[in-house]
Amino acid sequence: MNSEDIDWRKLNEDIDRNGFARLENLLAPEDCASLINEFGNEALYRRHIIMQQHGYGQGEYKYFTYPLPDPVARLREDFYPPLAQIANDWSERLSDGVQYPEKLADYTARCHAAGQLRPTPLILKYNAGDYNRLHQDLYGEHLFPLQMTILLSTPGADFDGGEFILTEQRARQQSRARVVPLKKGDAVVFAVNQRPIQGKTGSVRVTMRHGVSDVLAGQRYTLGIIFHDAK
Ligand SMILES: O=C(O)CCC(=O)C(=O)O
Ligand SMILES: [Fe+2]
Repeated sequence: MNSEDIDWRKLNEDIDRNGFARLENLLAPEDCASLINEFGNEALYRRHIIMQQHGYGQGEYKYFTYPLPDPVARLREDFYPPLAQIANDWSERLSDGVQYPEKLADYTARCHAAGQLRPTPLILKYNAGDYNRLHQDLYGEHLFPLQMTILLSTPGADFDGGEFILTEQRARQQSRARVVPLKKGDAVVFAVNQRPIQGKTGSVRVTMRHGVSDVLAGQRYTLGIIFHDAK
């Protein structure tokens, strides 16, 4: 599926209401399979992280190197412009004073000029017993406020458990947790850090975090598309 086939009005509504939106069948099964098959192809990656060595949870992930392979590059380029419109709306509502350019190339140039040179899209692999602690993918001063994660494996067949979790924290309230049910090839688009919600007298900030519950059996792979580069 391409970004033109997406109901952007519904996606905007979902993100505005919940801080996330689900997109079904974003990646074809062949694309999911080839990304998984290339997990061992070291030429594609710049860095391999063992999560338990950093206190991130348990599991592993690899950051892609430039040039990003297809469909990673395509997803990042296609989704940036419509998401930049949401990012600009949020920036205005929260008086952040940041204007996101229309095109990914211009935003990437901005990251690079600030020393955020390294690509952040990544592939994650979880075995039985693995999990991902609640976190935010912040990599420097420049922060694009939305990101997406795509499930590459089939729940119930390739793995059990391993649910995508989002939490939302509002001022003076306890956190709310949500499970986002995904099928193979589905994506979730969500807030990286903070998003505006309508309060009584204007927009207020809520803080989001994401993670993955314990994988109970099998293997679970995901593709993460983050739009800002890393220092
Ligand atoms: O494996 C997942 O579902 C979460 C991946 C993640 O943390 C990310 O894409 O940034
Ligand atoms: Fe993440």
